[in-house]
Amino acid sequence: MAALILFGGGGDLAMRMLLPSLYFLEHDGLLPEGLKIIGAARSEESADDYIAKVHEAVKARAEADKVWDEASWSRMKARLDYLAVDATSPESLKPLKDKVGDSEITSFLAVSPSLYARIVTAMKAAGLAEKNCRIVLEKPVGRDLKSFLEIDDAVAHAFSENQVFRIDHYLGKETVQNLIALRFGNTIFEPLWNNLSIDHVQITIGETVGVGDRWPYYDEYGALRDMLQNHMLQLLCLVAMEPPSDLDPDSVRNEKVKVLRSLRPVTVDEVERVTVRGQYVAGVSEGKPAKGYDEERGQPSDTETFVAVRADIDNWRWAGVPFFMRTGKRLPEKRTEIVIQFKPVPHSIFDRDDRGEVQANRMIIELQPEEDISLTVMNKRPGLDQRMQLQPIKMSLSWGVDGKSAAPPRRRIAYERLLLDAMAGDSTLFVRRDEAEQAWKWVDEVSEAWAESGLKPDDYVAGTWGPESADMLMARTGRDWNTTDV
Ligand SMILES: NC(=O)C1=CN([C@@H]2O[C@H](COP(=O)(O)OP(=O)(O)OC[C@H]3O[C@@H](n4cnc5c(N)ncnc54)[C@H](OP(=O)(O)O)[C@@H]3O)[C@@H](O)[C@H]2O)C=CC1
Ligand SMILES: O=C1O[C@H](COP(=O)(O)O)[C@@H](O)[C@H](O)[C@H]1O
Repeated sequence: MAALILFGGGGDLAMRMLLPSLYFLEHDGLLPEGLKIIGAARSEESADDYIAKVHEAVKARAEADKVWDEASWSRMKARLDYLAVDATSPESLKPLKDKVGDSEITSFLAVSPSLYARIVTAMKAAGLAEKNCRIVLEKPVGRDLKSFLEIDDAVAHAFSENQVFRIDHYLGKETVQNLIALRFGNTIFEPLWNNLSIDHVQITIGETVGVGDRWPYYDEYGALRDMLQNHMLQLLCLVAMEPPSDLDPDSVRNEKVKVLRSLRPVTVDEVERVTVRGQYVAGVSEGKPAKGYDEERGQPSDTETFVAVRADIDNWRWAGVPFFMRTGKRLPEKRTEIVIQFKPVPHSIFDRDDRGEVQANRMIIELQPEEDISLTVMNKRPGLDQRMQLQPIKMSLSWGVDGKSAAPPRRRIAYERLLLDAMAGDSTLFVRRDEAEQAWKWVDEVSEAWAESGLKPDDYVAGTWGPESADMLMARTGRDWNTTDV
Protein backbone atom coordinates (compact mmCIF):
# COMPACT_ATOMS: atom_id res chain seq x y z
CA MET A 1 0.00 0.00 0.00
CA ALA A 2 1.05 3.61 -0.54
CA ALA A 3 -0.29 6.70 1.19
CA LEU A 4 -0.42 10.36 0.26
CA ILE A 5 -1.00 12.60 3.28
CA LEU A 6 -2.19 16.11 2.51
CA PHE A 7 -1.39 18.24 5.55
CA GLY A 8 -3.67 21.23 5.12
CA GLY A 9 -5.97 18.99 3.06
CA GLY A 10 -8.91 21.36 3.57
CA GLY A 11 -7.08 24.53 2.52
CA ASP A 12 -7.18 26.55 -0.66
CA LEU A 13 -4.22 24.91 -2.40
CA ALA A 14 -5.48 21.40 -1.64
CA MET A 15 -9.05 22.09 -2.76
CA ARG A 16 -8.21 24.16 -5.87
CA MET A 17 -5.13 22.33 -7.15
CA LEU A 18 -4.05 19.15 -5.38
CA LEU A 19 -7.32 17.24 -5.10
CA PRO A 20 -8.51 18.13 -8.63
CA SER A 21 -5.07 17.02 -9.89
CA LEU A 22 -5.52 13.69 -8.10
CA TYR A 23 -8.98 13.32 -9.65
CA PHE A 24 -7.56 13.90 -13.15
CA LEU A 25 -4.84 11.31 -12.50
CA GLU A 26 -7.50 8.90 -11.26
CA HIS A 27 -9.56 9.57 -14.36
CA ASP A 28 -6.57 8.69 -16.55
CA GLY A 29 -5.75 5.58 -14.54
CA LEU A 30 -2.40 7.00 -13.43
CA LEU A 31 -2.64 6.78 -9.64
CA PRO A 32 -0.59 4.01 -8.01
CA GLU A 33 -2.64 0.93 -7.22
CA GLY A 34 -3.81 0.80 -3.61
CA LEU A 35 -2.92 4.47 -2.97
CA LYS A 36 -4.76 6.01 0.00
CA ILE A 37 -5.22 9.79 0.08
CA ILE A 38 -5.56 11.20 3.57
CA GLY A 39 -6.51 14.80 4.30
CA ALA A 40 -5.05 15.98 7.61
CA ALA A 41 -5.83 19.34 9.21
CA ARG A 42 -6.93 20.65 12.60
CA SER A 43 -10.65 21.08 11.82
CA GLU A 44 -12.70 18.49 13.67
CA GLU A 45 -14.79 16.99 10.92
CA SER A 46 -15.73 13.49 9.86
CA ALA A 47 -14.22 11.73 6.85
CA ASP A 48 -17.67 11.84 5.21
CA ASP A 49 -17.93 15.61 5.63
CA TYR A 50 -14.42 16.07 4.26
CA ILE A 51 -15.12 13.81 1.29
CA ALA A 52 -18.31 15.78 0.55
CA LYS A 53 -16.21 18.99 0.37
CA VAL A 54 -13.65 17.32 -1.87
CA HIS A 55 -16.47 16.07 -4.11
CA GLU A 56 -17.81 19.58 -4.56
CA ALA A 57 -14.39 21.09 -5.32
CA VAL A 58 -13.26 18.35 -7.67
CA LYS A 59 -16.54 18.11 -9.55
CA ALA A 60 -16.65 21.84 -10.26
CA ARG A 61 -13.13 21.77 -11.68
CA ALA A 62 -13.57 18.54 -13.65
CA GLU A 63 -16.87 19.69 -15.15
CA ALA A 64 -15.22 22.92 -16.28
CA ASP A 65 -12.62 20.76 -18.06
CA LYS A 66 -15.35 18.41 -19.35
CA VAL A 67 -13.81 15.30 -17.79
CA TRP A 68 -16.15 14.59 -14.89
CA ASP A 69 -17.38 11.04 -14.60
CA GLU A 70 -18.95 9.27 -11.65
CA ALA A 71 -16.94 6.07 -12.10
CA SER A 72 -13.62 7.92 -11.70
CA TRP A 73 -15.02 9.76 -8.69
CA SER A 74 -16.15 6.47 -7.07
CA ARG A 75 -12.64 5.11 -7.42
CA MET A 76 -11.14 8.28 -5.96
CA LYS A 77 -13.70 8.38 -3.15
CA ALA A 78 -12.69 4.87 -2.10
CA ARG A 79 -9.14 6.12 -1.58
CA LEU A 80 -10.06 9.21 0.47
CA ASP A 81 -9.95 9.57 4.23
CA TYR A 82 -9.59 12.39 6.74
CA LEU A 83 -8.03 12.73 10.15
CA ALA A 84 -8.09 15.78 12.42
CA VAL A 85 -4.53 16.44 13.56
CA ASP A 86 -2.34 19.23 14.83
CA ALA A 87 0.65 18.45 12.63
CA THR A 88 3.00 20.30 14.96
CA SER A 89 2.33 17.78 17.77
CA PRO A 90 3.92 14.29 17.69
CA GLU A 91 1.14 13.00 20.00
CA SER A 92 -1.52 14.23 17.62
CA LEU A 93 0.25 12.55 14.66
CA LYS A 94 0.26 9.09 16.28
CA PRO A 95 -3.20 8.00 15.02
CA LEU A 96 -2.15 9.11 11.54
CA LYS A 97 1.00 7.01 11.76
CA ASP A 98 -1.14 4.03 12.91
CA LYS A 99 -3.40 4.52 9.91
CA VAL A 100 -0.61 4.55 7.30
CA GLY A 101 1.59 1.96 9.01
CA ASP A 102 4.78 1.14 7.13
CA SER A 103 3.47 1.84 3.65
CA GLU A 104 5.27 4.13 1.16
CA ILE A 105 4.30 7.53 2.55
CA THR A 106 4.39 10.84 0.71
CA SER A 107 3.46 13.82 2.92
CA PHE A 108 2.54 17.09 1.22
CA LEU A 109 2.80 20.19 3.42
CA ALA A 110 0.01 22.42 2.08
CA VAL A 111 0.17 24.60 5.19
CA SER A 112 1.81 27.89 6.08
CA PRO A 113 5.62 27.67 5.69
CA SER A 114 5.93 29.18 9.18
CA LEU A 115 4.86 25.72 10.44
CA TYR A 116 7.30 23.65 8.36
CA ALA A 117 10.08 23.40 10.95
CA ARG A 118 7.73 22.39 13.76
CA ILE A 119 5.82 19.95 11.57
CA VAL A 120 8.87 18.07 10.28
CA THR A 121 10.21 17.80 13.83
CA ALA A 122 6.88 16.34 14.99
CA MET A 123 6.79 14.00 11.98
CA LYS A 124 10.19 12.62 12.86
CA ALA A 125 9.12 12.02 16.46
CA ALA A 126 5.92 10.30 15.26
CA GLY A 127 7.76 7.93 12.88
CA LEU A 128 6.59 9.71 9.71
CA ALA A 129 10.11 10.51 8.52
CA GLU A 130 11.49 6.99 8.19
CA LYS A 131 13.18 5.62 5.06
CA ASN A 132 9.80 4.79 3.49
CA CYS A 133 8.71 8.44 3.75
CA ARG A 134 9.01 11.46 1.47
CA ILE A 135 8.07 15.06 2.07
CA VAL A 136 6.83 17.66 -0.40
CA LEU A 137 7.29 21.33 0.54
CA GLU A 138 5.37 24.16 -1.06
CA LYS A 139 7.09 27.42 -1.80
CA PRO A 140 7.98 29.85 -0.32
CA VAL A 141 10.45 28.09 1.95
CA GLY A 142 11.66 31.05 3.98
CA ARG A 143 11.68 34.77 3.28
CA ASP A 144 15.42 35.15 2.78
CA LEU A 145 18.52 33.00 2.84
CA LYS A 146 18.73 32.99 6.64
CA SER A 147 15.12 31.88 7.24
CA PHE A 148 15.36 29.38 4.35
CA LEU A 149 18.39 27.77 5.97
CA GLU A 150 16.70 27.66 9.39
CA ILE A 151 13.66 25.85 7.97
CA ASP A 152 15.72 23.65 5.71
CA ASP A 153 18.05 22.64 8.52
CA ALA A 154 15.03 21.39 10.46
CA VAL A 155 13.91 19.49 7.34
CA ALA A 156 17.42 18.04 6.90
CA HIS A 157 17.40 16.93 10.52
CA ALA A 158 14.32 14.80 9.85
CA PHE A 159 14.73 13.75 6.19
CA SER A 160 17.68 13.10 3.92
CA GLU A 161 17.87 15.25 0.76
CA ASN A 162 16.63 12.44 -1.53
CA GLN A 163 13.40 12.30 0.51
CA VAL A 164 12.73 16.04 0.13
CA PHE A 165 10.71 17.44 -2.79
CA ARG A 166 10.64 21.26 -2.93
CA ILE A 167 7.89 22.24 -5.33
CA ASP A 168 8.09 24.97 -7.88
CA HIS A 169 4.87 24.36 -9.76
CA TYR A 170 6.22 26.11 -12.88
CA LEU A 171 8.47 23.10 -13.41
CA GLY A 172 5.35 20.93 -13.74
CA LYS A 173 4.04 22.99 -16.66
CA GLU A 174 4.07 21.08 -19.94
CA THR A 175 5.79 23.80 -21.97
CA VAL A 176 8.58 24.13 -19.42
CA GLN A 177 9.36 20.45 -19.94
CA ASN A 178 8.94 20.95 -23.66
CA LEU A 179 11.71 23.54 -23.49
CA ILE A 180 14.06 20.81 -22.26
CA ALA A 181 12.94 18.61 -25.16
CA LEU A 182 13.41 21.43 -27.65
CA ARG A 183 16.89 22.34 -26.45
CA PHE A 184 18.29 18.86 -25.93
CA GLY A 185 16.24 16.70 -28.30
CA ASN A 186 17.30 18.66 -31.40
CA THR A 187 20.65 19.54 -32.87
CA ILE A 188 19.57 22.63 -34.78
CA PHE A 189 19.16 25.03 -31.86
CA GLU A 190 22.22 24.27 -29.76
CA PRO A 191 24.79 25.91 -32.12
CA LEU A 192 22.68 29.09 -31.98
CA TRP A 193 21.98 29.01 -28.23
CA ASN A 194 24.66 31.44 -27.12
CA ASN A 195 25.93 35.00 -27.32
CA LEU A 196 26.98 34.64 -30.97
CA SER A 197 23.38 34.37 -32.14
CA ILE A 198 21.17 35.54 -29.28
CA ASP A 199 20.78 39.24 -28.55
CA HIS A 200 18.79 38.96 -25.33
CA VAL A 201 16.17 36.92 -23.49
CA GLN A 202 12.92 38.19 -21.94
CA ILE A 203 10.84 36.38 -19.36
CA THR A 204 7.42 37.79 -18.54
CA ILE A 205 4.89 36.48 -16.04
CA GLY A 206 1.91 38.80 -16.19
CA GLU A 207 -1.12 38.32 -13.96
CA THR A 208 -4.43 40.17 -14.08
CA VAL A 209 -5.37 39.30 -10.50
CA GLY A 210 -4.61 41.69 -7.69
CA VAL A 211 -3.30 40.71 -4.28
CA GLY A 212 -6.74 41.01 -2.67
CA ASP A 213 -7.19 39.05 0.57
CA ARG A 214 -3.71 37.53 0.30
CA TRP A 215 -2.06 40.76 1.44
CA PRO A 216 -1.07 39.50 4.94
CA TYR A 217 1.21 36.98 3.19
CA TYR A 218 2.07 39.08 0.16
CA ASP A 219 3.01 42.25 2.00
CA GLU A 220 5.86 40.36 3.67
CA TYR A 221 7.12 38.93 0.37
CA GLY A 222 6.36 41.15 -2.62
CA ALA A 223 6.86 40.18 -6.24
CA LEU A 224 10.61 39.66 -5.81
CA ARG A 225 10.21 36.84 -3.27
CA ASP A 226 6.82 35.53 -4.39
CA MET A 227 7.68 35.05 -8.07
CA LEU A 228 11.20 36.03 -9.05
CA GLN A 229 13.12 34.03 -6.44
CA ASN A 230 11.47 30.84 -7.62
CA HIS A 231 9.43 30.62 -10.84
CA MET A 232 11.35 33.22 -12.84
CA LEU A 233 14.82 32.07 -11.83
CA GLN A 234 13.84 28.47 -12.58
CA LEU A 235 12.76 29.49 -16.09
CA LEU A 236 16.00 31.43 -16.54
CA CYS A 237 17.99 28.36 -15.47
CA LEU A 238 16.28 26.10 -17.99
CA VAL A 239 16.98 28.54 -20.82
CA ALA A 240 20.58 29.18 -19.79
CA MET A 241 21.90 25.88 -18.44
CA GLU A 242 24.49 23.75 -20.22
CA PRO A 243 23.29 20.41 -21.61
CA PRO A 244 23.22 17.93 -18.73
CA SER A 245 24.84 14.56 -19.42
CA ASP A 246 21.51 12.79 -18.83
CA LEU A 247 18.09 13.43 -17.34
CA ASP A 248 19.11 12.18 -13.93
CA PRO A 249 17.75 14.61 -11.28
CA ASP A 250 21.22 15.57 -10.09
CA SER A 251 22.64 16.03 -13.59
CA VAL A 252 19.91 18.56 -14.39
CA ARG A 253 20.07 20.30 -11.04
CA ASN A 254 23.88 20.54 -11.13
CA GLU A 255 23.57 22.52 -14.35
CA LYS A 256 20.89 24.81 -12.92
CA VAL A 257 23.00 25.58 -9.86
CA LYS A 258 25.91 26.58 -12.09
CA VAL A 259 23.69 29.17 -13.77
CA LEU A 260 22.53 30.57 -10.43
CA ARG A 261 26.12 30.81 -9.27
CA SER A 262 27.02 32.74 -12.43
CA LEU A 263 24.39 35.42 -11.90
CA ARG A 264 26.12 38.77 -11.54
CA PRO A 265 25.34 40.26 -8.11
CA VAL A 266 23.22 43.40 -8.18
CA THR A 267 25.14 46.10 -6.32
CA VAL A 268 23.81 49.25 -4.72
CA ASP A 269 25.52 51.33 -7.43
CA GLU A 270 23.79 49.37 -10.18
CA VAL A 271 20.42 48.69 -8.58
CA GLU A 272 18.52 51.64 -10.08
CA ARG A 273 19.86 50.85 -13.55
CA VAL A 274 19.07 47.15 -13.55
CA THR A 275 15.94 46.78 -11.40
CA VAL A 276 12.49 48.34 -11.19
CA ARG A 277 9.93 48.08 -8.43
CA GLY A 278 6.29 48.93 -9.03
CA GLN A 279 3.02 49.01 -7.13
CA TYR A 280 -0.44 49.23 -8.69
CA VAL A 281 -2.76 52.11 -7.99
CA ALA A 282 -6.50 52.12 -8.78
CA GLY A 283 -7.35 51.47 -12.41
CA VAL A 284 -9.34 49.12 -14.59
CA SER A 285 -8.65 45.43 -14.77
CA GLU A 286 -10.45 43.10 -17.16
CA GLY A 287 -13.08 45.75 -17.76
CA LYS A 288 -13.85 46.35 -14.08
CA PRO A 289 -12.67 49.04 -11.66
CA ALA A 290 -9.76 47.75 -9.59
CA LYS A 291 -8.54 49.08 -6.27
CA GLY A 292 -4.95 50.07 -5.67
CA TYR A 293 -2.75 47.82 -3.52
CA ASP A 294 -2.66 50.32 -0.65
CA GLU A 295 -6.46 50.42 -0.58
CA GLU A 296 -6.65 46.61 -0.51
CA ARG A 297 -4.19 46.55 2.33
CA GLY A 298 -5.89 49.39 4.19
CA GLN A 299 -2.72 51.45 4.65
CA PRO A 300 0.31 52.56 2.65
CA SER A 301 2.94 49.94 1.99
CA ASP A 302 6.32 49.85 0.26
CA THR A 303 5.85 46.29 -0.99
CA GLU A 304 6.33 45.86 -4.75
CA THR A 305 3.55 44.20 -6.75
CA PHE A 306 5.71 44.43 -9.88
CA VAL A 307 9.37 43.77 -10.40
CA ALA A 308 11.59 43.96 -13.45
CA VAL A 309 15.24 42.99 -13.44
CA ARG A 310 18.05 42.83 -15.94
CA ALA A 311 20.15 39.81 -15.01
CA ASP A 312 23.57 39.07 -16.45
CA ILE A 313 25.05 35.61 -16.47
CA ASP A 314 28.80 35.80 -16.22
CA ASN A 315 29.92 32.77 -18.19
CA TRP A 316 31.32 32.06 -21.63
CA ARG A 317 28.00 31.18 -23.27
CA TRP A 318 26.02 34.18 -22.08
CA ALA A 319 28.56 36.99 -21.78
CA GLY A 320 26.92 40.17 -23.09
CA VAL A 321 23.40 38.66 -23.34
CA PRO A 322 21.05 40.35 -20.89
CA PHE A 323 18.14 38.37 -19.43
CA PHE A 324 15.22 40.73 -18.76
CA MET A 325 12.58 39.47 -16.35
CA ARG A 326 9.33 41.12 -15.30
CA THR A 327 6.34 39.99 -13.31
CA GLY A 328 3.44 41.75 -11.68
CA LYS A 329 -0.12 41.68 -10.45
CA ARG A 330 -2.90 43.66 -12.13
CA LEU A 331 -1.22 43.67 -15.54
CA PRO A 332 -3.39 43.69 -18.67
CA GLU A 333 -3.03 39.97 -19.42
CA LYS A 334 -2.48 36.62 -17.77
CA ARG A 335 0.52 35.88 -19.90
CA THR A 336 3.69 33.90 -19.28
CA GLU A 337 6.30 33.78 -21.99
CA ILE A 338 9.99 33.44 -22.63
CA VAL A 339 11.25 35.36 -25.64
CA ILE A 340 14.54 34.38 -27.23
CA GLN A 341 15.52 37.34 -29.38
CA PHE A 342 18.10 36.41 -31.99
CA LYS A 343 20.54 38.92 -33.47
CA PRO A 344 19.73 40.66 -36.76
CA VAL A 345 21.38 39.51 -39.97
CA PRO A 346 24.89 41.03 -40.15
CA HIS A 347 24.16 42.71 -43.47
CA SER A 348 20.81 43.05 -45.18
CA ILE A 349 20.60 42.56 -48.95
CA PHE A 350 16.99 43.73 -48.87
CA ASP A 351 15.82 47.31 -49.14
CA ARG A 352 15.00 48.96 -45.84
CA ASP A 353 11.86 50.61 -47.12
CA ASP A 354 8.18 49.79 -47.11
CA ARG A 355 8.89 46.66 -49.12
CA GLY A 356 9.59 44.84 -45.88
CA GLU A 357 12.43 45.10 -43.48
CA VAL A 358 14.37 42.07 -42.31
CA GLN A 359 13.32 41.40 -38.73
CA ALA A 360 15.57 39.42 -36.46
CA ASN A 361 14.33 35.91 -35.65
CA ARG A 362 12.43 35.53 -32.42
CA MET A 363 11.44 32.39 -30.57
CA ILE A 364 8.49 32.70 -28.19
CA ILE A 365 7.97 30.01 -25.61
CA GLU A 366 4.45 30.65 -24.37
CA LEU A 367 3.33 28.98 -21.16
CA GLN A 368 0.09 30.87 -20.58
CA PRO A 369 -2.65 31.47 -21.69
CA GLU A 370 -1.77 29.01 -24.48
CA GLU A 371 1.05 26.50 -24.46
CA ASP A 372 3.08 26.93 -27.59
CA ILE A 373 6.60 27.35 -28.89
CA SER A 374 6.93 29.41 -32.03
CA LEU A 375 9.70 30.78 -34.17
CA THR A 376 9.40 33.85 -36.36
CA VAL A 377 11.35 33.61 -39.60
CA MET A 378 11.48 35.90 -42.61
CA ASN A 379 9.81 34.71 -45.75
CA LYS A 380 9.17 36.00 -49.28
CA ARG A 381 5.77 37.56 -49.69
CA PRO A 382 4.19 35.58 -52.56
CA GLY A 383 3.73 37.49 -55.79
CA LEU A 384 5.39 38.79 -58.92
CA ASP A 385 6.69 42.08 -57.53
CA GLN A 386 9.84 43.10 -59.29
CA ARG A 387 11.66 43.66 -56.03
CA MET A 388 11.39 40.96 -53.46
CA GLN A 389 9.14 41.74 -50.52
CA LEU A 390 9.60 40.09 -47.14
CA GLN A 391 7.21 39.16 -44.39
CA PRO A 392 7.66 37.52 -41.00
CA ILE A 393 5.90 34.21 -40.54
CA LYS A 394 5.36 32.35 -37.33
CA MET A 395 6.15 28.64 -37.26
CA SER A 396 4.62 26.66 -34.41
CA LEU A 397 7.01 24.12 -32.96
CA SER A 398 4.45 22.57 -30.60
CA TRP A 399 2.10 19.67 -30.83
CA GLY A 400 -0.09 19.35 -33.88
CA VAL A 401 2.52 20.37 -36.43
CA ASP A 402 2.98 16.86 -37.77
CA GLY A 403 -0.67 16.81 -38.77
CA LYS A 404 -1.25 13.68 -36.69
CA SER A 405 -2.08 15.19 -33.35
CA ALA A 406 -3.99 18.31 -34.29
CA ALA A 407 -6.02 18.48 -31.07
CA PRO A 408 -3.70 19.23 -28.17
CA PRO A 409 -4.22 16.97 -25.18
CA ARG A 410 -6.12 18.36 -22.17
CA ARG A 411 -4.09 21.02 -20.49
CA ARG A 412 -2.99 19.47 -17.24
CA ILE A 413 -2.64 21.17 -13.88
CA ALA A 414 1.12 21.43 -13.19
CA TYR A 415 0.61 19.58 -9.91
CA GLU A 416 -0.51 16.42 -11.74
CA ARG A 417 2.99 15.76 -13.04
CA LEU A 418 4.63 16.84 -9.77
CA LEU A 419 2.42 14.69 -7.52
CA LEU A 420 3.11 11.65 -9.67
CA ASP A 421 6.86 12.33 -9.68
CA ALA A 422 7.02 12.90 -5.91
CA MET A 423 5.17 9.65 -5.25
CA ALA A 424 7.54 7.86 -7.63
CA GLY A 425 10.58 9.46 -5.96
CA ASP A 426 11.70 11.29 -9.12
CA SER A 427 13.11 14.67 -8.09
CA THR A 428 14.16 15.96 -11.54
CA LEU A 429 11.43 18.62 -11.55
CA PHE A 430 11.97 19.65 -7.93
CA VAL A 431 14.34 22.18 -6.45
CA ARG A 432 17.45 20.96 -4.67
CA ARG A 433 18.63 22.65 -1.47
CA ASP A 434 21.65 24.34 -3.08
CA GLU A 435 19.49 25.72 -5.92
CA ALA A 436 17.09 27.37 -3.48
CA GLU A 437 20.07 28.59 -1.46
CA GLN A 438 21.75 30.26 -4.48
CA ALA A 439 18.46 31.79 -5.61
CA TRP A 440 17.89 33.29 -2.16
CA LYS A 441 21.47 34.57 -2.07
CA TRP A 442 20.99 36.52 -5.31
CA VAL A 443 17.55 37.78 -4.33
CA ASP A 444 18.85 38.88 -0.91
CA GLU A 445 21.50 40.97 -2.69
CA VAL A 446 18.78 42.67 -4.74
CA SER A 447 16.64 43.37 -1.71
CA GLU A 448 19.62 44.63 0.32
CA ALA A 449 20.58 46.94 -2.55
CA TRP A 450 16.99 48.24 -2.59
CA ALA A 451 17.12 48.90 1.14
CA GLU A 452 20.52 50.61 0.96
CA SER A 453 19.62 52.80 -2.01
CA GLY A 454 16.14 53.57 -0.66
CA LEU A 455 14.56 52.46 -3.96
CA LYS A 456 10.77 52.57 -3.56
CA PRO A 457 8.13 51.17 -5.92
CA ASP A 458 6.98 53.40 -8.78
CA ASP A 459 3.21 53.61 -9.24
CA TYR A 460 1.49 51.95 -12.17
CA VAL A 461 -2.18 52.04 -12.99
CA ALA A 462 -3.94 48.67 -12.54
CA GLY A 463 -4.47 47.17 -16.00
CA THR A 464 -1.20 48.48 -17.50
CA TRP A 465 2.15 46.77 -18.11
CA GLY A 466 3.86 48.18 -15.02
CA PRO A 467 5.57 51.52 -14.40
CA GLU A 468 7.23 53.53 -17.15
CA SER A 469 10.57 52.80 -15.52
CA ALA A 470 10.18 49.17 -16.67
CA ASP A 471 10.05 50.33 -20.29
CA MET A 472 13.05 52.57 -19.63
CA LEU A 473 15.00 49.59 -18.28
CA MET A 474 14.77 48.09 -21.75
CA ALA A 475 14.86 51.31 -23.76
CA ARG A 476 18.19 52.30 -22.20
CA THR A 477 19.67 49.26 -23.91
CA GLY A 478 17.96 49.97 -27.25
CA ARG A 479 15.43 47.16 -26.81
CA ASP A 480 11.76 46.85 -25.88
CA TRP A 481 9.42 44.32 -24.29
CA ASN A 482 7.63 41.96 -26.62
CA THR A 483 4.10 43.21 -27.19
CA THR A 484 3.02 40.77 -29.83
CA ASP A 485 2.82 37.04 -30.15
CA VAL A 486 4.34 37.12 -33.65
N1 LIG B 1 -3.32 28.75 -2.45
C1 LIG B 1 -2.50 28.82 -3.49
O1 LIG B 1 -2.87 29.03 -4.65
C2 LIG B 1 -1.03 28.63 -3.29
C3 LIG B 1 -0.53 28.25 -2.05
N2 LIG B 1 0.81 28.03 -1.91
C4 LIG B 1 1.35 27.58 -0.62
O2 LIG B 1 0.62 26.46 -0.16
C5 LIG B 1 0.56 26.44 1.25
C6 LIG B 1 -0.90 26.41 1.71
O3 LIG B 1 -1.56 27.56 1.23
P1 LIG B 1 -3.15 27.67 1.23
O4 LIG B 1 -3.79 26.38 0.88
O5 LIG B 1 -3.45 28.87 0.41
O6 LIG B 1 -3.45 27.99 2.78
P2 LIG B 1 -4.83 27.86 3.57
O7 LIG B 1 -4.74 28.81 4.70
O8 LIG B 1 -6.00 27.92 2.67
O9 LIG B 1 -4.78 26.37 4.14
C7 LIG B 1 -3.93 26.00 5.17
C8 LIG B 1 -4.35 24.64 5.69
O10 LIG B 1 -3.47 24.28 6.75
C9 LIG B 1 -4.24 23.69 7.79
N3 LIG B 1 -3.49 23.83 9.05
C10 LIG B 1 -3.13 24.96 9.68
N4 LIG B 1 -2.43 24.68 10.79
C11 LIG B 1 -2.33 23.32 10.84
C12 LIG B 1 -1.74 22.42 11.76
N5 LIG B 1 -1.10 22.84 12.86
N6 LIG B 1 -1.86 21.11 11.53
C13 LIG B 1 -2.50 20.65 10.43
N7 LIG B 1 -3.08 21.46 9.53
C14 LIG B 1 -3.00 22.78 9.74
C15 LIG B 1 -5.54 24.48 7.73
O11 LIG B 1 -6.66 23.83 8.24
P3 LIG B 1 -7.13 23.87 9.77
O12 LIG B 1 -7.31 25.30 10.13
O13 LIG B 1 -8.35 23.03 9.77
O14 LIG B 1 -5.99 23.24 10.49
C16 LIG B 1 -5.74 24.55 6.22
O15 LIG B 1 -6.33 23.34 5.75
C17 LIG B 1 1.32 27.68 1.69
O16 LIG B 1 2.64 27.30 1.84
C18 LIG B 1 1.20 28.60 0.50
O17 LIG B 1 2.24 29.56 0.46
C19 LIG B 1 1.67 28.16 -2.96
C20 LIG B 1 1.24 28.53 -4.21
C21 LIG B 1 -0.14 28.84 -4.47
O1 LIG C 1 3.34 30.77 -6.73
C1 LIG C 1 2.57 31.62 -7.12
O2 LIG C 1 2.09 31.51 -8.38
C2 LIG C 1 0.88 32.17 -8.74
C3 LIG C 1 0.86 32.18 -10.27
O3 LIG C 1 0.85 30.85 -10.75
P1 LIG C 1 0.27 30.53 -12.21
O4 LIG C 1 0.55 29.08 -12.41
O5 LIG C 1 -1.20 30.86 -12.17
O6 LIG C 1 1.00 31.41 -13.17
C4 LIG C 1 0.81 33.58 -8.19
O7 LIG C 1 -0.48 34.12 -8.42
C5 LIG C 1 1.07 33.56 -6.70
O8 LIG C 1 1.13 34.91 -6.22
C6 LIG C 1 2.36 32.87 -6.37
O9 LIG C 1 2.43 32.65 -4.96
